[in-house]
Amino acid sequence: MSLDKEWDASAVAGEGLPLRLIDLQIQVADRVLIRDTSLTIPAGKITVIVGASGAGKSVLLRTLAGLLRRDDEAISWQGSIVIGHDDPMQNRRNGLLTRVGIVFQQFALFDELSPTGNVQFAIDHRSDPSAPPSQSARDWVDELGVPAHTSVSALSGGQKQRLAIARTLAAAPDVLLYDEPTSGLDSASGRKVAELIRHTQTIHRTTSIVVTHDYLTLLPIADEVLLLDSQTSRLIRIEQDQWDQISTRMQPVALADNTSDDDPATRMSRYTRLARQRVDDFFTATGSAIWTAMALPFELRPYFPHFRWGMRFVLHYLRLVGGPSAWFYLILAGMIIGFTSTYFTFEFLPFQAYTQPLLIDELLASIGFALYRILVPVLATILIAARCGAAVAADVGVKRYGGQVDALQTLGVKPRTYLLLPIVIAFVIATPMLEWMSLSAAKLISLVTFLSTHPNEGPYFWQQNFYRNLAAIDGSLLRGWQWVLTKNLICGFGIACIAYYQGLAPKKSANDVSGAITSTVLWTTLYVLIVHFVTALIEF
Ligand SMILES: Nc1ncnc2c1ncn2[C@@H]1O[C@H](COP(=O)(O)OP(=O)(O)OP(=O)(O)O)[C@@H](O)[C@H]1O
Repeated sequence: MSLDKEWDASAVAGEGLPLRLIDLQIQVADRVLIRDTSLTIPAGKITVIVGASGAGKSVLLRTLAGLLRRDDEAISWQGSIVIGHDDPMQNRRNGLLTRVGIVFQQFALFDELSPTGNVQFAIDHRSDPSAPPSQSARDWVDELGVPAHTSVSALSGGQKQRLAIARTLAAAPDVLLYDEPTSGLDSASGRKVAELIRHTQTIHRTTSIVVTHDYLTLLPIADEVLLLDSQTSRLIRIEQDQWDQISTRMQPVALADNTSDDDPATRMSRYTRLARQRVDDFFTATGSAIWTAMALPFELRPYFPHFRWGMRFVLHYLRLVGGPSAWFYLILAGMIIGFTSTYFTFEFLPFQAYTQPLLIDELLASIGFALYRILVPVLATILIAARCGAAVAADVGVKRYGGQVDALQTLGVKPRTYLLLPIVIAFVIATPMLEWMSLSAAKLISLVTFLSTHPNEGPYFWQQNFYRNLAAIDGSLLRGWQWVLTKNLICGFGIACIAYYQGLAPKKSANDVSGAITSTVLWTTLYVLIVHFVTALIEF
């Protein structure tokens, strides 16, 4: 059947939207996974795409879901993917705001939200916000049989999968993709999942594409079958009378010819290439983080698609960055620096008996100045960089690795609106607050130390001299507060950006998450030191 005829047949069906591939080609590095493929996936039906392990089914699905850029270094694609009409203007005129939803193999649920919260998030970000939602979040979880009051992490694998389907459907996608929905399930559970897919498709009539190598479980619910042929790298439609030949036509993917490790020269060149790749990756991730951080003020608008969800993310990151465990660190650091600066200044004064009476007020004034303008700001921001930067990089890194960032994107949400903006807001609020706590602790311990080492002097003496170099002329804020606040905010903003971009960089394994945390600690502390060094040159 010609493409146009297929298209007409789909349009006549009038249910869901067809998806059309035109000259689609996908390659991973030098290997072509899909070559010049043009076909139409019919509207309102279940199309099962089968293929051997490693043939490229998941990469195809991610391409269809709009999760892969055309010119990505690792995976690139050419051609067009059209949902509904060819002409996007025509789509818009017909009120079509196309959306592809995906039920991820690892579910990619938002762990910090309840099951109903996950679905409500999808409803609030549905493809057409002007149309009323088809049903409430509670109705969705009830329909799919998910316990509403159990936390997401405590749900069983099957319940998580049903919740993932409910969340995806609640966003009213035009095309619904399932990535290996039966992987890791026994045959009875696999059959149940297949029935669930058929059941939801019968009720909601969404165009559904199921990608699997478990064709035996999923063929019974298929309306159409496409084979991703690893020999020819083409998607081939298999007519129903040939479905029994699938097992013979599904050829295993030919493994790349690995050159023997025995040759030391080859081994060496591979190690060199790997090492160079690692160094490249490191500087690319860091360089792009710095570059994007510089461009950020121009891109970042204080805009949340939904204020309520935006505030929820802000509170989440405020707890992470400025919560009680951070208070403990910063207060302890303030106490240590307040004690050491006061105690050792007087303890190691040469010719104490003579010099101390002459210098005591000057020394106290210097301690006050140094603590307020330099020591506490440097120490506090380094600790914030290491502790809070690492916490945020871990949070975003896990969201990236666990697929939640992809889930946000398929729900039409740019990660920077619900992740980056809240992270920046959290750091801009929490960094001055934490530094103030650290300074308060330093001052208190300095006073206590001074009183215990100089019992003849009272707190009034300490106070008068400690603030002598800092007293503002009009008696309001301490002198130089603008510098302290400026350094503090520049540090907070930069730490937020570095942690976010390190966390957001692609993650193939848990190792990559820990790599992002380490890089964040390294780069944020270096960044903070540079900020203090540069501002000190200007400030003093
Ligand atoms: N991000 C990536 N970077 C580099 N190569 C990748 C990436 N993702 C996938 N690949 C490669 O693309 C090929 C196809 O992978 P894909 O995961 O799509 O296979 P699949 O058909 O889904 O296999 P399975 O059924 O085992 O999940 C594999 O060789 C894989 O190593």
